[in-house]
Amino acid sequence: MSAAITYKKVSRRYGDVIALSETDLNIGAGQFVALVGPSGCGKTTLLRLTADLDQPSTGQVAIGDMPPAAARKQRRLGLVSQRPAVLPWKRAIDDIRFTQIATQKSGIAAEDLLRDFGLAQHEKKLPHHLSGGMLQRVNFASAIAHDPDVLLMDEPFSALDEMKREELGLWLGKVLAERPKTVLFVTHHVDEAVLLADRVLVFSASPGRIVADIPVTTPRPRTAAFRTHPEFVELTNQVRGLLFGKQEAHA
Ligand SMILES: Nc1ncnc2c1ncn2[C@@H]1O[C@H](COP(=O)(O)OP(=O)(O)OP(=O)(O)O)[C@@H](O)[C@H]1O
Repeated sequence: MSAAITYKKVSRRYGDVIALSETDLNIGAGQFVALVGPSGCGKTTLLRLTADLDQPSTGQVAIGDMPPAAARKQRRLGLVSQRPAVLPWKRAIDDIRFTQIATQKSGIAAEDLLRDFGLAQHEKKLPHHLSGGMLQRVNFASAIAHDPDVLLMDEPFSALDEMKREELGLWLGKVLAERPKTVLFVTHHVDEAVLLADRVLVFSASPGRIVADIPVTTPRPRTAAFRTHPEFVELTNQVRGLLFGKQEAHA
């Protein structure tokens, strides 16, 4: 399942800081939207407002036809952060079961998730016996164990090295093709954003705002070969141009 997200005149101020200027935005059900921009431009703020972890200074956010608080209460949201939120004393399978129990929604069988996520041989392992990539897979499996409509991901691969990051990104694309969700994905990596998303929102800081909304039309899920596709080359240059200026974009 997936749900549309709408933002109507949404803004967030902290004292004198405009973390997010007035924003109108519609995200279609099942869309994968990447959020890129310099530090402090409001990406996490937008995620937090969507997750009901913060309230807008003006305007309204809606997940489908309900406000974020109701969507959160009904367990329609899944959150994935930078650092795996796994519990150190729990085996991988317990962590996913725990999430299902905690959310009181059986969703998908833990064993099926572990199998689909390539974790079947590791289900008895404790977190300190799993690699960073494996941990992030458990983290992700836990986030979707209750079958949410919306996945909010804040730099989920930032703790991983370049190779693992790409491998996990492509894997995420495949998983989402089988279990469609509406995704907001914050990243500092331009390549990752274009590789994974249907749409890249480019932010600018002081005040935080969206300066470009760039569609990526090649169908998902994509493979590593997409990196040599003219659309990938053109869009990564376009996003880099917006973020860093034209010179660096072609460096
Ligand atoms: N709770 C808060 N109190 C005061 N200022 C805040 C708070 N949360 C965010 N800000 C400010 O709002 C602005 C936007 O922050 P936000 O975390 O959304 O940026 P970001 O784009 O996610 O940055 P990064 O890429 O570094 O994570 C920043 O100037 C930040 O300092």
